[in-house]
Amino acid sequence: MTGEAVGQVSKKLSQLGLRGRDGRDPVISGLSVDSRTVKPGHLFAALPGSAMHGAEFIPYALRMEASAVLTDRKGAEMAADAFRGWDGAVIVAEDPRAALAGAAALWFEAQPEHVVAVTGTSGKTSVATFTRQIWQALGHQAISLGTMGVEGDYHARLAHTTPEPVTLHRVLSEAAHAGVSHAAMEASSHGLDQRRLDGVRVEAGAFTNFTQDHLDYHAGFEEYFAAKALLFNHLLEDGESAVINIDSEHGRRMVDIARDRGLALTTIGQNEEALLRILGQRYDATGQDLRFSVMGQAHMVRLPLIGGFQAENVLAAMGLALASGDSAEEIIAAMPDLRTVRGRMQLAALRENGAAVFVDYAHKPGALIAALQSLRPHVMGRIVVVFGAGGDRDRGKRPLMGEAARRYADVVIVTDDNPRSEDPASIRAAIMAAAGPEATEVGDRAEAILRGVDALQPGDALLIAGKGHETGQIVGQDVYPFDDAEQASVAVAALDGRI
Ligand SMILES: CC(=O)N[C@H]1[C@@H](OP(=O)(O)OP(=O)(O)OC[C@H]2O[C@@H](n3ccc(=O)[nH]c3=O)[C@H](O)[C@@H]2O)O[C@H](CO)[C@@H](O)[C@@H]1O[C@H](C)C(=O)N[C@@H](C)C(=O)N[C@H](CCC(=O)O)C(=O)O
Ligand SMILES: Nc1ncnc2c1ncn2[C@@H]1O[C@H](COP(=O)(O)OP(=O)(O)OP(=O)(O)O)[C@@H](O)[C@H]1O
Ligand SMILES: N[C@H](CCC[C@H](N)C(=O)O)C(=O)O
Repeated sequence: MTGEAVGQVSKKLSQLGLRGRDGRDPVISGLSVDSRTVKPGHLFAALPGSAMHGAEFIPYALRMEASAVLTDRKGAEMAADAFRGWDGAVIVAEDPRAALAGAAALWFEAQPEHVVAVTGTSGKTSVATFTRQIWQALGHQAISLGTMGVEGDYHARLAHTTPEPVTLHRVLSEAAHAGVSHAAMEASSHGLDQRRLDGVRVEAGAFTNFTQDHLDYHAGFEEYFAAKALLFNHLLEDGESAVINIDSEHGRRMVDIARDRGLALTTIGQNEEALLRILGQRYDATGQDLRFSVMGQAHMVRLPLIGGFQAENVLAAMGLALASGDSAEEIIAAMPDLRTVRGRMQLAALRENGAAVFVDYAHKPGALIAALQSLRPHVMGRIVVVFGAGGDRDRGKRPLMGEAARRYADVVIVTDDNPRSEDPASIRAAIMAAAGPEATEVGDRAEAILRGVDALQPGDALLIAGKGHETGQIVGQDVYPFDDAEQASVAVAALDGRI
């Protein structure tokens, strides 16, 4: 960090009304949102959290020689004793999360020239990845950023779908310095609610759909929706672009929000008013043919993707690529080369009798319904499903997922999916209560997969849902190596006599 840049950060913080409360300008050597990462000269953001207030760690941050602390009024009061006699700067902000994001944007400065963001309950990773694949096919240096980490022309691991602002702005800046011009990122509801994306210069936002998830975090459906709406009414500025799936009532509500905000709208979906409109889909064992229209003009493409909803994701990606300045013709030419995200309706194994095994990341009711319903037209026989529900997560999802499996699959096997600190048997019981009398409970996930594969007759398909790309099973504090796709291959090989 140069002296000039330090000055800029200090100046901007003071412009935001964030001057040290005793008039001192903070001179900063880095930013930390966690006391454990504070180094001499850092600004430590002591944020109010769900479990505790970060201000509890201010004394530790001062011992680590932080030169400034950004917090709220309560945090400043909590740390009053620690600040006495300390010669650093205390910055008190009404919304310290937003202030931290603004500071991180200034600190790291560089961002790819084109940044777009996707929100919605399901489809964020797929849309961000398809957008990045389209850009790369068109010759741009591009990344996608979210649950899978940073992928494309720059790679990094991420702990969150939408990282906290210090990590996010660092990664965007590193990617820009590495020559990346285009970035498609996921905007999770937690990320939007906690202002993690503030300061990112987003030129277009997409909304996919809205079903139940994260009600352990958001107070209710309205609050969850309001968090997603922040992409359109808070992050995007006048005249920028919104790409919205209008097949649901929530999508149409989002259109009103985007209109009020003065955004340029691209609507997508089956709805006849959609600018990018799905006209028809024909499915087979390896993918689908999609007929769609772009502002009234019809096109046909072959998509090597399983699942009807993938067409919505592809059109959302198209809307974002259009908003970033690419031509419809070139985008359409790139579509047949799109590849599914790992663990999203991924063909993991084939039995000798032709039955297919798919691995999918549906870990919430809406996604499970979409995955099962959309698999149906690709499958001539029965659909077998193996799934569970995560521990320490929204408990309301469990019976809904059981009900979804009962309604949309032919054979249901309930198993474990990251029980974390909870009793796995009680999670399974909550699902089983709604999964119907025919459902089978098999706690051990490898055995459940083996049983699912064993049940497959010619023309059947197995959907292993919930873990997608994950490579571990979290039980208590331990993470055991576990990969659904790998287990599927092992089970097929064992049952077909290849091992
Ligand atoms: C519920 C939630 O989102 N929590 C996030 C939030 O933590 P919090 O404020 O509630 O944390 P807290 O534990 O109460 O601690 C308060 C503060 O003290 C600080 N602290 C804490 C301990 C310490 O020793 N020193 C210290 O400074 C923490 O950094 C925090 O700022 O702010 C922290 C810092 O920005 C995040 O790391 C943390 O993410 C936690 C780990 C998390 O798991 N979040 C998940 C649920 C999440 O964000 N998921 C979304 C969505 C995924 C999806 O769509 O499925 C995502 O974008 O990944
Ligand atoms: N457009 C869609 N409509 C409904 N369900 C979808 C859609 N796209 C994906 N899904 C389902 O959701 C799962 C997760 O997809 P994806 O990772 O793209 O979404 P996400 O929003 O990033 O999810 P998460 O928040 O869980 O990371 C898929 O495996 C599939 O089951
Ligand atoms: N980002 C999501 C992923 C859930 C995946 C599922 N396998 C589970 O553990 O519930 C979460 O942490 O809630």
